Amino acid sequence: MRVNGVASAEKKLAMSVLEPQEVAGPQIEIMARIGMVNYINTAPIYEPWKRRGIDFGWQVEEAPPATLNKKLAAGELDLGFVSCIEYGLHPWLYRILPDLSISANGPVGSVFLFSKIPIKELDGQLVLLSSQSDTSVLLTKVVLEEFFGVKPRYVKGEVAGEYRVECAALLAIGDDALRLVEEGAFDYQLDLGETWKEHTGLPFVFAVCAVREDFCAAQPVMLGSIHRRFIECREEGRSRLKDICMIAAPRIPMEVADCFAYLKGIEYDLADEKRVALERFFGYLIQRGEIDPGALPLKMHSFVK
Ligand SMILES: C=C(O[C@@H]1C=C(C(=O)O)C=C[C@H]1O)C(=O)O
Repeated sequence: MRVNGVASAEKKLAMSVLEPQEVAGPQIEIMARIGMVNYINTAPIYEPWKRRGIDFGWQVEEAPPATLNKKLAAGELDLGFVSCIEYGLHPWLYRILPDLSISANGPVGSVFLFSKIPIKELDGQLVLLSSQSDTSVLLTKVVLEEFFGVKPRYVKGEVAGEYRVECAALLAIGDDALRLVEEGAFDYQLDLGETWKEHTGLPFVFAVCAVREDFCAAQPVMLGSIHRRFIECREEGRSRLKDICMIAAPRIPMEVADCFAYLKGIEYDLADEKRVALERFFGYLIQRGEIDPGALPLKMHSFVK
């Protein structure tokens, strides 16, 4: 018994050394590092993609937009959905992939300036800007200063953090904003997609799918496959939106019907009018000295047929 025991213990030891190599098989080489915004607004693309299975060699990183922006700029990601302003700030680093965005043509439902006082009275008051956002932070400044003519003081931070009590208003985006709408804790709320539309007559593009120039050069064929996958998944997501809302709604949590109404309003294309809208937004930012005039014209990637 004892001998057998030792023998089987030895066998186990030998197996435990061998097993990981035997089961791991060949190492998967990561060939594309892709960023996805970790809000439910990407579910209509991301859920169909996960259901099909993420393709071998593609690694997806989920994070809030501001984190993805930094990683893409640092070369820790190759491409992904990032704040459109990330492109505007470093246009020499990227190209924009055609026909993809996260945008809204009117109310967006998840980018709000929540306020304790009327928006027109925010002059000189403290406004907390979500540290998860880069685009909507600048959109807030355009809306307040250019459209409403008020100049508050700004502070960046987490919307649930220390400034929440002190500030007169706060900008929240994505899932945080959806939760604050559910809470109904503020007397005033300004939907920034809606306000932009009222003042410009245009949709607003919150995020683009930006790809690093070095990746475009190194992996043109794979880039084509990734782009096709995004478009296929978006089409599937559109046709299965109700199912997707059943998965996405509990993450807030919100009613499935409200989730459906919300996600129906989010658009994922980059049609001509949206490119015009991006140019208009960047135009405001160039005028304000927030970005360099080199951000225009937009550098779109074109796939060779
Ligand atoms: C519509 C939204 O757009 C988001 C807003 C972003 C920003 O402000 O930088 C970036 C990515 C988008 O996912 C949202 O999150 O609600």
